[in-house]
Amino acid sequence: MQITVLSGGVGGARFVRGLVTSLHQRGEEGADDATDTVTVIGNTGDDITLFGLRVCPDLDSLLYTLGGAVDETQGWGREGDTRLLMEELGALGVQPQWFGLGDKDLGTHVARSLWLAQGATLSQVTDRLARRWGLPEQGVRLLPATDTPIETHVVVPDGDGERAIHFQEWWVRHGASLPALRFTVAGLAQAAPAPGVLEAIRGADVVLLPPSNPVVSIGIILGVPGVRDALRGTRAPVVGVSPLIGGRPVRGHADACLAPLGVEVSAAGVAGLYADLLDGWLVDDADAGATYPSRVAVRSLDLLMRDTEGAARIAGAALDLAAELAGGTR
Ligand SMILES: O=c1nc2n(C[C@H](O)[C@H](O)[C@H](O)CO)c3cc(O)ccc3cc-2c(=O)[nH]1
Repeated sequence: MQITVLSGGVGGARFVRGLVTSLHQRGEEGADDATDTVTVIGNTGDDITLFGLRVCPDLDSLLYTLGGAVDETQGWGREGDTRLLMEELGALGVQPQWFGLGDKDLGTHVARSLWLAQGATLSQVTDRLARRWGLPEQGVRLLPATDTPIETHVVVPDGDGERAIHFQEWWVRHGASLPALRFTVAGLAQAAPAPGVLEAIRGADVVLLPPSNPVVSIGIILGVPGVRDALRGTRAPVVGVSPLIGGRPVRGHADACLAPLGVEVSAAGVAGLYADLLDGWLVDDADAGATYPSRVAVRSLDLLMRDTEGAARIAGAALDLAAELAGGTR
């Protein structure tokens, strides 16, 4: 089975790890007899250049989580990392200090930046990093949504006017507390989908949308020219998992991202954002009673991903709903 996942950072990475576990469990139970491959299309709108280094937070959260090396408490960065380089940069007065880069994590950014400077594409760089973290052995292929550098900016009020700041400055430095007037994505209109992205959507048996941020993670991937049309046109069932439970994000600031779009902060509001491409939608039991787009098959369950087993249970439910939809028993 060819499974394609559109993913942001922490929530998406935990979901994909659960998906890999679920596929493994199903294989052992004999539920799936064919080889499964999982293609993950990762958001690159969060990417930022700091100290001359290209940092790709969502791709790195996927790599470290699947590689068993992530800081589990944070969901990003490396387990047991140190901050010696950042401390030295701070002593030298080098800014910014609000984005914490660990020493081992910096190895990834140095390697990525070096390979990019040598002419490799982000896809090629990501492939090298994926090998380092054993993704192929798990049947996982990680593709950036685009090789074109893109960056999400947030337009915030500034006196009588407004100004745009990098998404990371808004999210990390200000904790998404500055009211966002709108999001803009530099480079997005001219961006091309990375090699394999459209094929992975068109040729999939199942497309999954994890509980990632619908605006600044999945929304950015959908904005890469050609991606949304490919999702609308694919024969594969598209099944999503709500990132909101009872009107609140499980983690992160999805509520602050939905507000400027005028979208209701709820599982139904997010389903509405995907209504043109979504076939199945998993919501928490708390949201079972809401009204959803009529063409979408909705199922409810406990959506809290407490651990990998919990993520596997949710990913398994998404696969079950996709199978149900593919079988025409909706
Ligand atoms: O809240 C934070 N998130 C940090 N993140 C997480 C991250 O930038 C955001 O959670 C995502 O971009 C939102 O999806 C990092 C991710 C990396 O890959 C590398 C470094 C950081 C550093 C921070 C940080 O200092 N504070």
